[in-house]
This record gives sequence, structure tokens and C-alpha cells, in this order.
Amino acid sequence: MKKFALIVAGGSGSRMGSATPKQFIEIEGRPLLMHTFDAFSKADPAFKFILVLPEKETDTWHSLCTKYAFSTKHLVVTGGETRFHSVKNGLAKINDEGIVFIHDGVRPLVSAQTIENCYKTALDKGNALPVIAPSESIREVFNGQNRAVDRSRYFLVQTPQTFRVSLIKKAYEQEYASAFTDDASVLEKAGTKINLVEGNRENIKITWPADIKMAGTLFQKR
Ligand SMILES: Nc1ccn([C@@H]2O[C@H](COP(=O)(O)OP(=O)(O)OP(=O)(O)O)[C@@H](O)[C@H]2O)c(=O)n1
Ligand SMILES: C[C@](O)(CO)[C@H](O)COP(=O)(O)O
Repeated sequence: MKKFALIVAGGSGSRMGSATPKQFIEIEGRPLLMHTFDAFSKADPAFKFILVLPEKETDTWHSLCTKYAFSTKHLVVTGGETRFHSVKNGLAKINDEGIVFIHDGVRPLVSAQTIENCYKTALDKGNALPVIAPSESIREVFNGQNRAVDRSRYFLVQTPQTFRVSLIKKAYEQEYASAFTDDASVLEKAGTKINLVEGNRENIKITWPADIKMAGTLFQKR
């Protein structure tokens, strides 16, 4: 079965507020996006990579690939206005059946075990969504009020969100909706049940400046 890793890095990193696009910030001596590729290559050297980038960052990326002698073969695709549009652009480049792992470029600490968990379930059931249980209490805020909720009913959602190619391509034919915060929400809207699998706690999404420090520490402790 062919395995595709669709790495989405087409965002602007507004919450990071850094001059360097967050996907290119160095962690342990290399741009964090290269660590993300490595996580997949280590899990299976046969992955076929599609990388989504903002158009204005493609030259910088190619310069970085030269500078860091990054030789992992990949196809670069231009991103869109939202993550949905970026994923859709990437999926359009996949024309074979197989399993596609749609992964945030800014989650460099995904484990081989999470990738394997996703693969097994997506192969068996068509889709797999890695999640972890929250370790803090949760409050719902509405109409200026707030209340405690039963956290055992909630999970935090990670990537790679993993799918049979034909299934997710069909789901992405839907009109964009602002409720589509991830790929599972797109497939669910198309009427498909989502299968949860165990993610890994280190698989943080680099979003805020503090996340860079945390990721650096986690890489050092490996
Ligand atoms: N138009 C977009 C928006 C997001 N992403 C990607 O989706 C992942 C998750 O998005 P997020 O962390 O929110 O990235 P940004 O949109 O870059 O950050 P922010 O929301 O802080 O601007 C990232 O790898 C990001 O590059 C993308 O490919 N195309
Ligand atoms: C896809 C995602 O990482 C799953 O947790 C998340 O929904 C991305 O959210 P963002 O607001 O685009 O960072």
C-alpha cells in the first residue's frame, strides 16, 4: 500500500509573531520542518512527501534545503487561504490510491508509534485520528458565563490525521465551512464515522513562542 505524507506548512504563524516563519525556526540546529520530515522517514523510508508552503516562502525553503543538505525527496505545492484550502491543494497532487497522512508541518515531535497507530486503523477502517486525554480541567464559556464540564468526554486532537486517499479526496470536494478546523471534521461532515487512536504527548503543535523552548527541551532529552 502506498503511503503519502501531506505536510501542511502553508500558514502565516501569526500567534508566534516571529520574523522567521515558524516552520523554519531552528530547533537543535535545523529548521523545525526538517525534523517533521525526519519523523516520517524514520517511521518508514518509503513515504512519498507532498509539502504545502506559502508561495512567498518557497524560495527560502529551497535555499534552506541547500544550506542544510536536506535530501528527502518531496513535491512542493502552494498553500491556500486557510488550512482547508492548503490541504485541498496538496490532495489534488495525489492521484494514486493509498493511505495519506495529513500532518501539520509544525508538529515535529510526532512519534513512530503514533504514525503506526494511525496507519493500522486507517488501513482497516478508512480513517484514524490521533488524540490524547486532556490533563487539565475544562470550562465552557458562553454568554459571559462559565461552567465546569466533564473532561472524560473530551480529547485533544493531533495530526497526522490519516485516511484512505479516495475517501478524503471526496470529502474535500465539499464547500469550505469555518467549522472545518481539521481534516476529520471535513470527513465527518460528509457522513463518515471517525476512529480515534492514541497520539503522543510530545506531539505538540508549535504555535506560541513558549512551544519553541519546550520542543527544544524535548529534542535534547531524546
Ligand atoms: N492557510 C494555511 C494555514 C495553516 N496551515 C498549516 O496548518 C498547520 C496548523 O496551523 P497553525 O499552527 O494555526 O499555523 P498558522 O496558521 O501558521 O499559525 P497562526 O494560526 O498562529 O497564524 C500549520 O503547519 C500551518 O502551516 C496551512 O498549511 N495553510
Ligand atoms: C489540525 C489541528 O492541529 C488539530 O489539532 C488543529 O485543528 C489546527 O488548528 P489551527 O488553529 O489551524 O492551529
